[in-house]
Amino acid sequence: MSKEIYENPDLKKERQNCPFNKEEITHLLDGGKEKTIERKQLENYILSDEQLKDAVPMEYLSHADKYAEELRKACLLMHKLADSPAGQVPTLRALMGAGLGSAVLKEGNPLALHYVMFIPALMGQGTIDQQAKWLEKAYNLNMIGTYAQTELGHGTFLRGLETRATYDPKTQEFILESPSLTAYKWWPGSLGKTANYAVVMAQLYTKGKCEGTHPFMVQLRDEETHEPLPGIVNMWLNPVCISSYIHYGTYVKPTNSKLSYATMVFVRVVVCQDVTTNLRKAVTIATRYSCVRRQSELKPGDREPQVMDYQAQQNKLLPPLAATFAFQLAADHLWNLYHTANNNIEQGDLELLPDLHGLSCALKALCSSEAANFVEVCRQSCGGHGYMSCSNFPRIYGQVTAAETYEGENTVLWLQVARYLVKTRKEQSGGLSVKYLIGEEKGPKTVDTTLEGIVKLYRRAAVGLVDVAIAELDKSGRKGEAPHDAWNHAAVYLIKAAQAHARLFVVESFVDSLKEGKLSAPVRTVLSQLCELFIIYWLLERSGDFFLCSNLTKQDLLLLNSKYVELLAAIRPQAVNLVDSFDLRDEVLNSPLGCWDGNVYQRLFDEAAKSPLNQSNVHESFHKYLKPLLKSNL
Ligand SMILES: CCCCC/C=C\C/C=C\C/C=C\C/C=C\C/C=C\CC/C=C/C(=O)SCCNC(=O)CCNC(=O)[C@H](O)C(C)(C)COP(=O)(O)OP(=O)(O)OC[C@H]1O[C@@H](n2cnc3c(N)ncnc32)[C@H](O)[C@@H]1OP(=O)(O)O
Ligand SMILES: Cc1cc2nc3c(=O)[nH]c(=O)nc-3n(C[C@H](O)[C@H](O)[C@H](O)COP(=O)(O)OP(=O)(O)OC[C@H]3O[C@@H](n4cnc5c(N)ncnc54)[C@H](O)[C@@H]3O)c2cc1C
Repeated sequence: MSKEIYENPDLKKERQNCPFNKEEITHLLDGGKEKTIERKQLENYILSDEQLKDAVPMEYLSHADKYAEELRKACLLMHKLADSPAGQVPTLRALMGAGLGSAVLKEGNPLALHYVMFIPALMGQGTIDQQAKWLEKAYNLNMIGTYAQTELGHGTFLRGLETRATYDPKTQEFILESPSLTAYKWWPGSLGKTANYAVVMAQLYTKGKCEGTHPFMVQLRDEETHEPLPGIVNMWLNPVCISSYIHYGTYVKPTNSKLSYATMVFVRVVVCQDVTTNLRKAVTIATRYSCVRRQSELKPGDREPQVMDYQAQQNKLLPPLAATFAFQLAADHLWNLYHTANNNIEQGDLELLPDLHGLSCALKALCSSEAANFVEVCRQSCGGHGYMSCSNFPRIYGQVTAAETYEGENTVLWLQVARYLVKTRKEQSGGLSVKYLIGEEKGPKTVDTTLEGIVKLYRRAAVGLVDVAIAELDKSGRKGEAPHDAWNHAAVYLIKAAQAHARLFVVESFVDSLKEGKLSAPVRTVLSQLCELFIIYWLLERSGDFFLCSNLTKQDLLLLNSKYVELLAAIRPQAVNLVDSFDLRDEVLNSPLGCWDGNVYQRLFDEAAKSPLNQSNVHESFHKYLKPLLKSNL
């Protein structure tokens, strides 16, 4: 007899009479029906493999055992890659990120850097000959690489990196050395125990002159024994300069000194998608749990309500729910820009590189910081159970907050965006973003609180805050301050301008996607409600920016507040159906709070029972420590 599938009655009720086709949203997020089919096939292919399941929860293993277990599974995944139903690159993309990858490798993928940075560095910066030599070896996993740029003393300031690569024209070799403790490469993933090669960023010295940071291929470990090569600490290795700037002993300047930064742009672009996947997981867990959890008393004498029925809970969870769509659509736009710019760069056309740099910094900083804040709100919305390790919130939060630092610490990236905006605004030149800066809203600054009217407010804030920052820079300049001091003294304004520009890009992406998208009426309705909720939410959160740059009044704000709470109530009935549309399997959510069937309490209990401490009534430490204390009559 088929086993009755349990479904929490509250969740079951939430799912009744869904007014839109959930699969239509699933296909939208996957990039089409075929992509959804491919993703589900790949998930079944990977998640059905018993060898990829954890015998015990990872949190109960030692550090070394965690590493060994993750490496075992990562290597098994690579063996499965060849037979993957989705093909190599889509499978790798799925296995390297926060979705399917983290369902199997919960503590991290020891091979991630090989695919996320090492191979992209070879593809983006190696010469044809170098690619012929290294790419096949890397693709065939006959070598494991990482990307070693950050040092103990420097991560942000690349011009301050201390690792030196000195070219010896006699031997036609590069001598790599770490001249000081602070020059030690620190942080590169896989560098400690896994990688046997690395792309090492070092200051190139030739004929006594420093030519700045360049990438070098360096072998770290013996390919047979995996022992570090001799002198690995004070590297005197046989590195190869990736990219051909030394021709017959003479340094040839690259067409563009910024190309060596290209790898970082790629990762910043994919990070936007990755933090959005993590945010989708957190929102799904918190939303389902908030419809299962009943607590307190809303109406005197009534049954305890679902906590999702508190407006305060809706205010916590519906903006992040809306953000998952906003960030996904913006990340899709950025991904398309990346491909266009990259194809142009391969033809020698670098015109879009500043736009790509500006927007990738903006979106990476915005999505990672907003996702980190929203994930913490989701965690808090689940009360005590949200604090448990098994809720998966601690791991998700650790992953999204890491993204605020790696691939460019967010503040540094905001200032890069500001540098790009100030330059673009002053020169009235540049590409993509210029439409925001030049196409500024003309005419009276009266406010209308329609969707179009609100988008115009975002444009006014984006342009207006750049102008405020420029005015600050000019004021400092008139006082005789040097440009670098003026820049530092305007940092607060510059960062606000950068953030307003990033928000405008996300808002425009969301609105434009709804205009362009071929959506059914019910899906368009619910996504439009989410879009309006989100852009009003951000406006209310940043109302100072809008007061500064438009004729927004207190009356307008009160009206927008009313609209906001109306939208909370309108979207609330569809919250579970919307997160169901993400189609995140329980194994990917990896949380008893967020499981599809809502059987939360039994799953929490089962998880707690897995703890080694719960394998006996009295732990041995009682006899060693507690009992003597109890007898000691202190
Ligand atoms: C092979 C198949 C692949 C399959 C799939 C693989 C992957 C994808 C799929 C899934 C992956 C999913 C998720 C990934 C998840 C996580 C990622 C994994 C691991 C993360 C590991 C982390 C790695 C790292 O952190 S690496 C180290 C990163 N470090 C940094 O980013 C340093 C940040 N600092 C800087 O960038 C510098 O401070 C600076 C910005 C360069 C400033 O330095 P400075 O010299 O002072 O420059 P400026 O004077 O300010 O500017 C000079 C000039 O240059 C321009 N510029 C600066 N940077 C760039 C750039 N990056 N691109 C272009 N142009 C740049 C700048 O605008 C200025 O120009 P101007 O003079 O014209 O104004
Ligand atoms: C999980 C993780 C994985 C990583 N993986 C890798 C890897 O695989 N390979 C690799 O090479 N690196 C890696 N990194 C290192 C990472 O790239 C650096 O930590 C990052 O670039 C920040 O640099 P930093 O640590 O020097 O911070 P710092 O720049 O020292 O930041 C400290 C403070 O100084 C501020 N600051 C610095 N410069 C400025 C400025 N110009 N203006 C204003 N404020 C400033 C920052 O905003 C910050 O508040 C990883 C880091 C993490 C957390």
